[in-house]
Amino acid sequence: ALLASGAAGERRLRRVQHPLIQRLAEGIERTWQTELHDLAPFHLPEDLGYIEGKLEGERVVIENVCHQSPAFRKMHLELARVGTSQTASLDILHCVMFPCAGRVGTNVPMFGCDIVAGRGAVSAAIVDLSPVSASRELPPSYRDALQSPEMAALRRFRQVRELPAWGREIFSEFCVFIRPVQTPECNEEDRFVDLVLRMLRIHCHLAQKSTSTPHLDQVREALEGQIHYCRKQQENDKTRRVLESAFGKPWTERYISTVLFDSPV
Ligand SMILES: C=CC1=C(C)C(=O)N/C1=C\C1=NC(=C\c2[nH]c(/C=C3\NC(=O)C(CC)=C3C)c(C)c2CCC(=O)O)/C(CCC(=O)O)=C1C
Repeated sequence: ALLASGAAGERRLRRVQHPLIQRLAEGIERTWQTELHDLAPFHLPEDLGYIEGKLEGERVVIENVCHQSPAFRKMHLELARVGTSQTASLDILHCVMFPCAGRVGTNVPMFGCDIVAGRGAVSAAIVDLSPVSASRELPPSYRDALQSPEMAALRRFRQVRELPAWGREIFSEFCVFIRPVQTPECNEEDRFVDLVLRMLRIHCHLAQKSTSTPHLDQVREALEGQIHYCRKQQENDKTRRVLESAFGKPWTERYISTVLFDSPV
C-alpha cells in the first residue's frame, strides 16, 4: 500500500545502498552535472520524487531524480529499496535517458541501465545504448565509439546472462547484461561502474553534437523507436511484480506508463 509520496527535496535520504548502486548513482548524477549543458529539473507527476510503501511487511522506498536538457526530454534516475536492514532484500538502480526526438531525430539512442541486488548480492547488472531507428541500427558515431578496443575490453565479464525475448528486440549488440563476479582478485562491480560511466560520457558528448533540426520523417521514426522501446520494457514482469506487490495494480500501471516508460507523445 502506498504510504507516502512527495517531492524528494525535503528528505534527501542518503540511505546506505549497495556500494555498486551508491557509486553508480553518484557517478551518473555527477556526469550529467558536468557533461550536459543547460541541465534543468524535470517535474514528475504528483510529486513522485519520494514514494513509500509496504511489501509483505517490509518497507519499500523509491527515490526519483529527474532532469531534462536540450538533447534529452527526460533523464530519470531511480533508487528503490525493499527492506531497511543492512543487506536489504532488494536494492535497485534504474536509469533511462529519453532523447528529444524533435531536436536529435534518430541520431541519439536510448540510454538504459538497471542494477538489481538481492540481500547484498547483485544478481542483474545491465547497460545499453539502444537504437531508436527503424533499422534498429545504432548511428555510426556510436558504433565507432563503442567498438573501440578499450570499450570492447571493458565489456568482457565472466557471467553473461541471457536477455529475455522483450529485451532482444530493443537492446543493441553492445548490450552488457551480467551477474558481476566480486572476489578479492576479480572486481567486476568496479569494472561495470567504469563501463557505464564511460558509455554515459560518450553518450553525453555525441548527443550534444547532434542537436540540429532533423527532418520531420526522421523525428517521426525516432518517436516510433521510443514508443517501441517503452512498449517492450513494459513487458518486463519482474519490475511489474515488485511494484504491484508493494503498491497495487492500478498505481503500478500508472507508474510504469507515466514515470518509468512514458511514451514521448
Ligand atoms: C536497460 C535495461 C532495463 C531498464 C531501464 C529497466 O528498468 N529494466 C531493465 C532491464 C532488466 N531488468 C531485469 C530484471 C529485474 N528488474 C527487477 C525490478 C526492477 N527493475 C527496475 O528498474 C525497477 C523500478 C525501480 C524494478 C522494481 C527485478 C526484481 C529483476 C529480476 C532480477 C534478476 O533477474 O536477477 C532484467 C532481466 C529480466 C529477465 O531475466 O527476465 C532486464 C533485462
